[in-house]
Amino acid sequence: MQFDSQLHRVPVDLGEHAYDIEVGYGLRNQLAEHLAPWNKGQQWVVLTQQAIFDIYAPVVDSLRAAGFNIHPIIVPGDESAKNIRYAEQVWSEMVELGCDRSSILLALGGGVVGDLGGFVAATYMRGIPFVQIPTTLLAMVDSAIGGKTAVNLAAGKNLVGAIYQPKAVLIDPDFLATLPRRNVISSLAEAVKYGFIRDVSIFETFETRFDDLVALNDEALLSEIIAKSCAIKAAIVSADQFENGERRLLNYGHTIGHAFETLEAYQGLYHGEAVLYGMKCANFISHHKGLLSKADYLRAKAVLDRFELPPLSKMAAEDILKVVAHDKKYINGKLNFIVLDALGNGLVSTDVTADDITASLGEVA
Ligand SMILES: NC(=O)c1ccc[n+]([C@@H]2O[C@H](COP(=O)([O-])OP(=O)(O)OC[C@H]3O[C@@H](n4cnc5c(N)ncnc54)[C@H](O)[C@@H]3O)[C@@H](O)[C@H]2O)c1
Ligand SMILES: O=C(O)C(=O)C[C@@H](O)[C@H](O)[C@H](O)COP(=O)(O)O
Ligand SMILES: [Zn+2]
Repeated sequence: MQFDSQLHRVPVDLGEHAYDIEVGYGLRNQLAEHLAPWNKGQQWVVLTQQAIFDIYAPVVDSLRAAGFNIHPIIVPGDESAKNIRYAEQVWSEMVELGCDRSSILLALGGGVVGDLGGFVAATYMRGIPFVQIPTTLLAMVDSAIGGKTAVNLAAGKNLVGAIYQPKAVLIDPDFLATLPRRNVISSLAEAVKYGFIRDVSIFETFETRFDDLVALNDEALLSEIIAKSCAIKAAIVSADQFENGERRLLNYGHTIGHAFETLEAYQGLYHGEAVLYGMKCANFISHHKGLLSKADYLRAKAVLDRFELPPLSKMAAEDILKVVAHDKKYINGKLNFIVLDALGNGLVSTDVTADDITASLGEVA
């Protein structure tokens, strides 16, 4: 599946909050056309980071030239931006710019900009429209879709936020040409996740084409991975927007992965890297509890071991368990933990114990 100049459209079917994910190479050069129906002369804000703006300022200039009243707002280039302090800073800058309830926020960046931007949009004057324009592969396959918006607390990831859907997700894979390799690897974590929990063909692609995926040098392969990922995320979110059931599967690898990120004060591992470590633990637990066969566990391990990961800091099991206890999937005293019973099939278990988690840490020591 290749997009070429053709636009590929994936609907996210959410009734009055429905929107489309549009994917097309070069789409960033046609933003004015895509956004024109919403342009009524109001103030627009582009939330982004300096490293992105340094390269892609012409995208904003082209919107200005097309008659958009548009203002960039820059936040820090790392996870520290997902903090209520920066939300407040952005709200205040928007007031100064004269943004009102008709203003529209464009989140131009990766998951950090998208999560913070969505949260600001959800809350500014009780909610203004926003559009996701993802520039990392992680954001294209996962974070830009589905409306999870959030900031972090010292006690845990994404503990404050809202489910607030964008008006559109506009994906231009050409943005990936400037993405640093470490972020490509981290991003692929969320794509291989779909292979583990839902579609074994994605897992098999990682088995056979790992180096090409990391190199991003095969347009057809990249198009296929983006299209399949968007379709899975759109289907899961459409069926369970508020995460009462199958959306929990998207948290595979996250329960322990988020604890690693938190204990590194969001300054060590990238999100995808932490999730990759978390997947290793989740697969150990799946096998240890008799759900995942030895053969599947070993196939999974072979793929996960190919990802280059920075070393994990030494962390005490009891500290990890304390962070896990604040996880949003800890409901009514029960942890909803995502396990696998086969490659391509995730399920929610409420039987995973503190001892299971502690035992799994041997996998990543
Ligand atoms: N809302 C969700 O459903 C969801 C899903 C997955 C992850 N997330 C969140 O996403 C965040 C991680 O996002 P990420 O991996 O996209 O990282 P990121 O947003 O931190 O971006 C990575 C770095 O790359 C830079 N960058 C982005 N695009 C670039 C480009 N095209 N060229 C050059 N540099 C570029 C950014 O400025 C940043 O420094 C985490 O906070 C995670 O919790 C949210
Ligand atoms: O969209 C979802 O649902 C996900 O869980 C996607 C995850 O990749 C993402 O990291 C999400 O932010 C984690 O959700 P949380 O509810 O555990 O904060
Ligand atoms: Zn994630």
